[in-house]
Amino acid sequence: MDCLQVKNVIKRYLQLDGKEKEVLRGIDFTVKNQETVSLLGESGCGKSTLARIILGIEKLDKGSIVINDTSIETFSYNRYRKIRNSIQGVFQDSTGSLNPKLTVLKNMEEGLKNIRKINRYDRKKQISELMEQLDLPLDILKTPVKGLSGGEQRRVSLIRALLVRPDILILDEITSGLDVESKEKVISLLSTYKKQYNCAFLLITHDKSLAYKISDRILYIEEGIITKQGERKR
Ligand SMILES: Nc1ncnc2c1ncn2[C@@H]1O[C@H](COP(=O)(O)OP(=O)(O)OP(=O)(O)O)[C@@H](O)[C@H]1O
Repeated sequence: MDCLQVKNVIKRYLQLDGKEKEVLRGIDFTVKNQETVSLLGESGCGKSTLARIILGIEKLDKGSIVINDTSIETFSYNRYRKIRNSIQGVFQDSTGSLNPKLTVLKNMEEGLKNIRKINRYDRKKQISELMEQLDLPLDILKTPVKGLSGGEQRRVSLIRALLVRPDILILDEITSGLDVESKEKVISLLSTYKKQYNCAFLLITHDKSLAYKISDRILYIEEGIITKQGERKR
């Protein structure tokens, strides 16, 4: 079964010169349950716009997005509330997903409190296990997020998303700028997590080696359209 269907999505932006530019020109693909799909493309081809549309942060002009069985083309908040435990996103720049003034712990707990009802002891246990796996020291739990580096914030954002146990996780350039060791840790955590919780990933990246390493399928996007796709041979 497909956990995500992106159907003929079109998105236009108004440019400074007053003209409209079609940034996404009919994007069509699906992600099956537990599949890892990479969307690979050069800077400016529309990858992040698509990620924002799938996550309901941005409106589409035409087409639809179906998450599990729920179509969200109408972009209503209520529809999104229904599926918010099914889909989570992590971006290269975590400022949109984390509250910089709140501590690391509060940021991580927020998703858990609102979406998965689990007790305080289990919350702390799950948070500290994931932090250890990503080499984040536990003493930053009381630090406001704004006091962390960009790479640390991204890892906090990843943990926050994983704690919700989504069916599909959208990962937008999450390893860029990380050193080799941190990048390996993120990749290893994702593969462990996937085995444990049967989650699907949509990896948005321009890092070919990362895409080749972890994907079941790679979609190539050029100037707002998918130009080819390939299965990984195992
Ligand atoms: N809010 C906006 N208003 C106008 N144009 C925008 C807006 N957001 C993105 N664009 C334009 O849409 C195009 C696609 O941008 P997008 O950020 O989706 O590309 P990308 O493939 O994710 O690039 P990168 O890898 O550099 O992040 C670019 O030409 C960008 O300038």
